[in-house]
Amino acid sequence: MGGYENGDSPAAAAWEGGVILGVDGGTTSTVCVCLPAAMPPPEAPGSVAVLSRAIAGCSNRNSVGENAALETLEQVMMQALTMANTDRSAVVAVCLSVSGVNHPSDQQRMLDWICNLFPGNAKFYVENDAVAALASGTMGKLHGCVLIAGTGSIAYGVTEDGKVARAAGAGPVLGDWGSGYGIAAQALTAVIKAHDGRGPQTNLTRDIIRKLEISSPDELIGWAYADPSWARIAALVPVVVSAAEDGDKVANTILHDAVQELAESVVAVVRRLTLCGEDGKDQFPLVLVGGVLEGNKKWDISGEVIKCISKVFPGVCPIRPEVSMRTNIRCYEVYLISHCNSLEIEHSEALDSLVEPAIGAALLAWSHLRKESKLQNGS
Ligand SMILES: Nc1ncnc2c1ncn2[C@@H]1O[C@H](COP(=O)(O)OP(=O)(O)OP(=O)(O)O)[C@@H](O)[C@H]1O
Repeated sequence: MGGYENGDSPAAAAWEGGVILGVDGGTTSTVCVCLPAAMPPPEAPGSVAVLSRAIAGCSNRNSVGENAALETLEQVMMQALTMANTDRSAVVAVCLSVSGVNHPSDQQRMLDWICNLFPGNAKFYVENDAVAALASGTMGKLHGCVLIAGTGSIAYGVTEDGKVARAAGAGPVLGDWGSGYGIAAQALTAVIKAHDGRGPQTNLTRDIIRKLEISSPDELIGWAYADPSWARIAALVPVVVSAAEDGDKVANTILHDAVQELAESVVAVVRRLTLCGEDGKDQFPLVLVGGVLEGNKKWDISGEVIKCISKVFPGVCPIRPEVSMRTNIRCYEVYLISHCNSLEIEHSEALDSLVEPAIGAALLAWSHLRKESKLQNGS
């Protein structure tokens, strides 16, 4: 993220006191971070000052409808501004990075909406959540591939010269079987099949019944019909992981299949963009984000995905941004030190580490602003 010419740019002075909002909107939760617009040059590679971080519920329009999604987005942005002791008049730029925004018409509607929320000359950017997730792992540089596995899943890649490709991310009906929803739906299906005598017995039956506080698999039908929202189903993934960790074969097979699906999405994107070079051996960053990929010690889904991908592309350099949830601290710093060879992430123990898609979104807004101001100044 180096190269910020604080003081060189007339815009830097204009942004003094201004803030940037980065929003990561997901199906389970929505996170908004507030960063100072006139950021000083980082003291260490990849350090970013974060003024506040607010969390709200679902903002995926495909899950809760457009009005509810926009209400959540407004609420989380206003909360982040209040927590940073500022208000909407200080906003210089906003980047909304929201799952479920796929088509240019979705983007345009969001842009029209957000323009009315903030007075003055603030700049607005709307991206699919994969773009900011990639930026969060590469400190704002859009190059490489990102794999998101939360409620949904998507693999998205960008080349140095700006070509993009994606795989999956089309929703559970269209085959996102490596997603949280996909894993949980397979587990529920396995329980019903075992109950019917159409499939092998599995401890998932006992574990899911206990988790949902119902008394028999028959009640699953009513439970599923009562509210089939993707996030509610997807919330069962930890049950599947712990059944697999305890040696349940059915749960293990479900997770292995999901790993395969996720790895195949990445391989497809990397191949289409030749991110691994002509001989398939070049290094490329792969950012892994989302609840499903956040480390379980025994059954490490992201570790297994990386193993599968590295069999095809040995040059894959995995980046797993780490998130600290200490939201009560008003001003803290983020340190990410990427070593180019291993692209291993380290963080100082003295500091909170918080590198996540919402920060990626804010960094995108920040770098768009910087570019636009350079263009205006003819530099
Ligand atoms: N320890 C865990 N191991 C595996 N999966 C987990 C774990 N904890 C939570 N999950 C799963 O992570 C998913 C939620 O992740 P996340 O919050 O990243 O998604 P989201 O923002 O709702 O999704 P999307 O990005 O698709 O909108 C759920 O499916 C949840 O069950």
